[in-house]
Amino acid sequence: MEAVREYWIQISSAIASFMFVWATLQDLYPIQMVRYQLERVWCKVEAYFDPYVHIRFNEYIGYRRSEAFAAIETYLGSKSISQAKELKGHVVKHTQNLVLTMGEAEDLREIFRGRKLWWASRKTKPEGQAISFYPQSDTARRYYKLTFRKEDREVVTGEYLSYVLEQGKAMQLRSQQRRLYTNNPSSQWYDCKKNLWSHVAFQHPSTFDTLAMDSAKKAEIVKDLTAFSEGREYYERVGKAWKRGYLLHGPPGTGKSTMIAAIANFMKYDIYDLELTAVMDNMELRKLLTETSSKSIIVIEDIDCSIDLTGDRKKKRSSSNSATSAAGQFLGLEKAGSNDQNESKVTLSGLLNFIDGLWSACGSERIIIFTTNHLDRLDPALIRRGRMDLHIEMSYCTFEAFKVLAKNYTGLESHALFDKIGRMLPEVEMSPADVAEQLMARSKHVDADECLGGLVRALEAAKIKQRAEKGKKRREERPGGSNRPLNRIRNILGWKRQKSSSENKS
Ligand SMILES: Nc1ncnc2c1ncn2[C@@H]1O[C@H](COP(=O)(O)OP(=O)(O)OP(=O)(O)O)[C@@H](O)[C@H]1O
Repeated sequence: MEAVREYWIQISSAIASFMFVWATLQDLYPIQMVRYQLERVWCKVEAYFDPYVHIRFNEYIGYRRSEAFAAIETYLGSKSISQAKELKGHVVKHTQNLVLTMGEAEDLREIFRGRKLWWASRKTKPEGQAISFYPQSDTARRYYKLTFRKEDREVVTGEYLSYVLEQGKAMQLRSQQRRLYTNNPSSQWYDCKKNLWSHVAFQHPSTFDTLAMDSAKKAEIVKDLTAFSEGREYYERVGKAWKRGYLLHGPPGTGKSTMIAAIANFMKYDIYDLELTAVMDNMELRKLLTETSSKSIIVIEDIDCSIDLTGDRKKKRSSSNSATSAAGQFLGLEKAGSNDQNESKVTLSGLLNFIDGLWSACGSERIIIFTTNHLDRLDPALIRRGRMDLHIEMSYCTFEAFKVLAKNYTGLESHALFDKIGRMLPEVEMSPADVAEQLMARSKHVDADECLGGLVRALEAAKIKQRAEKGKKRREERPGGSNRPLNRIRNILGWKRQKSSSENKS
């Protein structure tokens, strides 16, 4: 009996000592801490023996949806069509495109350059939520886990992941509604907490098929665009930033804006319509540039009206002796605000940096387009080949362009008046916009004869007007001009003589 009592006393004192040590340990090391340390050690041991590497891509970083996750989701969606048992589908806003993504407990195997990789789509359990039979709460976060062998680490992190992100983003662009951006005046960035760019959905029906211009020129542009979009390796090899510059020039209404829309639709790019007069200085221009996305077109319309090229040239000349300002110009560090005026101070050098300075290389696959109605007003430095790689002249309406417009607006591919129009067009400067205006009459239920007859009359009227204007200009350009009374009389007589002889001829 005594022995049993002794035994119980020993057990009780052992338990008491254990409880005391346990309580002291808990004070020093809370139980969560101990568990955490044990888990860390376990992870290290496991990682040491595990032949695989795992990379996890969470859906959210803080409260922001991760761009990488979205691109991977799109990429895996396209791959999982043939492998996954469960897929999720949704239709993209404003488009009829159906996008499929991988289900939430799916696995997918992929082979890249002979290496095996495994993707898993999973959801985390919401913190502190008990396991229940109810659908998971919205706080559960999705993630993708990529698993590969340790020896493939370099290929996967170096090549494979950038390939996946690039492919995913390209697929997103193809399925997404594209956007037309415009820059907000800088005063609004801070005052109204606005972004640098505002956007609307870009929906323009123009394509290269509906664009009225010489077919050889069109084919050349399409070829150039295709080579550009497939030129990633080429640009890497020659060490050039992956971008291209187009200069569209020609009289008003010849289709420069229409061409930009056709390019955007062909390439499936977003458009950034940059209003230079709303940009305060070169610094802001650079900020705007860095906020544009890849696979986009940056447009500056009427470039000759947007920047004071003459003032800039003067400024450049005065600062050309300073070594620091020259280096600053090259690096885009020149501070346009250094002169005393307060209006928009974007300078030619700022613009040149925008096109091909160091900052222009951030982001890739970008097309920069300038348009102008006055090619002769542009500084040669701005449009030299290499900066503006392709100069595209948009001309007055030719017969070939007319046939495209006739098909677009009237559905006609031939008509008795086509020959007459074909003979008249080379003699008259009429823009495709004016020709289109005449052909629009067809939409008002005017018949084809009347519609094309209207165009013929408009061409005749334009021919007479242009001839009169040319005659007037010629007279004004003669020595002495038309101001001196004798010259004026001579001009009138000369004109009458010309007129009567041309009438006799006709
Ligand atoms: N080459 C063309 N092909 C098809 N449509 C054209 C063409 N040129 C003009 N148009 C028609 O005329 C309208 C005006 O053309 P657009 O705005 O593209 O000309 P623009 O050269 O950009 O003019 P501006 O220099 O005045 O801005 C377009 O909406 C389009 O319908």
